[in-house]
Amino acid sequence: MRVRPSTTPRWSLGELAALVGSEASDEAVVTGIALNTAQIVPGDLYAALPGANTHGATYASVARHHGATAVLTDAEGAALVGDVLPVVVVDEPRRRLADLSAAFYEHPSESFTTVGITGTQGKTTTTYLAEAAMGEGRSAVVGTIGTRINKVPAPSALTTPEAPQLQALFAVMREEGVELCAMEVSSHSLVQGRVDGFTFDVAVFLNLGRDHLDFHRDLDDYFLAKAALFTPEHARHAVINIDDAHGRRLRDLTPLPVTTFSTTGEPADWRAVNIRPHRLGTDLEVLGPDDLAIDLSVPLPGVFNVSNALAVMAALTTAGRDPHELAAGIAASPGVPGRMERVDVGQPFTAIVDYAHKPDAVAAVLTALRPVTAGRLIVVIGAGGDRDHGKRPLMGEIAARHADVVIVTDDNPRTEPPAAIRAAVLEGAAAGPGVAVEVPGRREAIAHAVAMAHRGDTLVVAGKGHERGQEIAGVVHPFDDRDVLAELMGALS
Ligand SMILES: CC(=O)N[C@H]1[C@@H](OP(=O)(O)OP(=O)(O)OC[C@H]2O[C@@H](n3ccc(=O)[nH]c3=O)[C@H](O)[C@@H]2O)O[C@H](CO)[C@@H](O)[C@@H]1O[C@H](C)C(=O)N[C@@H](C)C(=O)N[C@H](CCC(=O)O)C(=O)O
Ligand SMILES: Nc1ncnc2c1ncn2[C@@H]1O[C@H](COP(=O)(O)OP(=O)(O)OP(=O)(O)O)[C@@H](O)[C@H]1O
Ligand SMILES: N[C@H](CCC[C@H](N)C(=O)O)C(=O)O
Repeated sequence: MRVRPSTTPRWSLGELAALVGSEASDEAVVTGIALNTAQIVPGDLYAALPGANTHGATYASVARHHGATAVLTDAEGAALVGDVLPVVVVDEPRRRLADLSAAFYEHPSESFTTVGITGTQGKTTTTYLAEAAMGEGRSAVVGTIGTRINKVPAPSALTTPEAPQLQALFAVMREEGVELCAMEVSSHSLVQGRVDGFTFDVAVFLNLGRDHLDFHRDLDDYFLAKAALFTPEHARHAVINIDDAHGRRLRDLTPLPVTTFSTTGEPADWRAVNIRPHRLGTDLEVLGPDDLAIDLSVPLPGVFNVSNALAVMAALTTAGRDPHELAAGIAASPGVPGRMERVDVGQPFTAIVDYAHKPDAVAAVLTALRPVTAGRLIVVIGAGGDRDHGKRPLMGEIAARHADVVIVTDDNPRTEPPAAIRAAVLEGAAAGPGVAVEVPGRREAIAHAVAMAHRGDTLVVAGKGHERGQEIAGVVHPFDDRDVLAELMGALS
């Protein structure tokens, strides 16, 4: 699927400058916007932003080489650009970029319903369940796995794309007749203004746990970043999980109209009752506003996925969809890539690939699988390099608390020594009662787990989910947990 609309907008640089309250040094024609030189197509305005690593204006010559016709930047950037390209100068260009991009494509998101989903865990799963809930309806998903428009992938790298890319994708969705777009909203994107410039019809809060403490000062700072989504600048209606303590805090804080949901018996607008977990998922009854009662079957294991499904029921009903149709769509979900994804080649035990790479997610997954595991729960786990160090022992500790066997191995070491990351995870795992073993090399670790698994056991390979590569010392090697697991289990027979 294309990532820019097929009808190309055409603006003069002067018109664009006027939109941001500035003036242009030239009457260049602009047919697109990019803030990364790697994404420039000829005719683009290059937004050269000051960043944590460098000033984008340093790359003005590269931008011109790729066909950019002008640059939007600040005073410092203008000095760096010199006379390489015509310039529009504004204070804080990042803050102006979202409004500018939305105006450039003539506010495409106003043509469909937008649902923004935030939370430490469950964003990707919830967007995919929203897509499933829409059934044959025309829908789009934006998030960590990329963008899908009417179920066709359109590549996007960040969980929440930068505004120029996002607004271009919205313009494609408008062309494709999309009725509803469910997108993940990361805390980074809120801090950086990637989702400024338009208003979500519904904003959903799932939960808050430890994450991204390499970016946010502390948990409170992280919460407040997410809470910004639940203000009139960003959304019209809030849908909040009040099983979560931060959800209850948000309910009391947000000025938006609120719809609540709960799977634990809290007095919420939407409730899950009569919850019956089984090996492949969960059956339950949903109680909603106006005495609504609907049987729901969630085809993904774990009560946390009941919560994700309830979020979809509440949010999409709030957005005007029929809850009975939504329930039928969720029941027919084909699953979510790398989230509680079963790998089955006829082996005598259950094998699951999951994206749990944070303490709360590890706890949620193992807790969900324990009651449906007759034998031992075996987990292969590591932690990513160049990310929050504090979560490593916590992940190890939680794994050993909930699993019988913890095989500690490498995730994406990135630029860090793998042994040091494993040592930090092992330090937490030593608390037991599960038995921890260290196996360097992810393939070797999965092989070790496969060799020890018996009938009735559940083997979970955690942390990398849908990822297709493993980054070691700056090089991404092809690696897919699902393929490796299938290959090694296939060799058993
Ligand atoms: C912390 C963070 O989010 N940083 C993002 C931010 O970087 P920055 O402002 O510091 O930029 P910089 O690296 O100093 O570069 C300055 C400018 O020069 C430009 N540049 C730089 C070099 C070049 O060759 N060409 C070029 O155009 C850059 O695009 C940028 O505009 O703007 C850049 C341009 O879009 C992003 O690439 C970069 O994301 C980094 C790579 C990243 O990994 N972000 C992650 C942490 C992130 O955003 N994650 C969240 C979700 C996480 C989750 O929930 O799991 C997400 O929404 O994806
Ligand atoms: N509601 C939830 N509560 C707790 N854990 C969850 C929940 N939903 C999913 N998980 C766990 O978290 C992992 C990541 O889920 P998912 O990708 O849906 O979340 P995410 O918020 O998009 O995460 P990320 O930002 O890391 O992409 C899942 O693989 C599962 O282990
Ligand atoms: N968006 C997350 C993904 C982490 C995935 C995990 N496999 C790891 O490498 O830590 C991050 O970049 O922190």
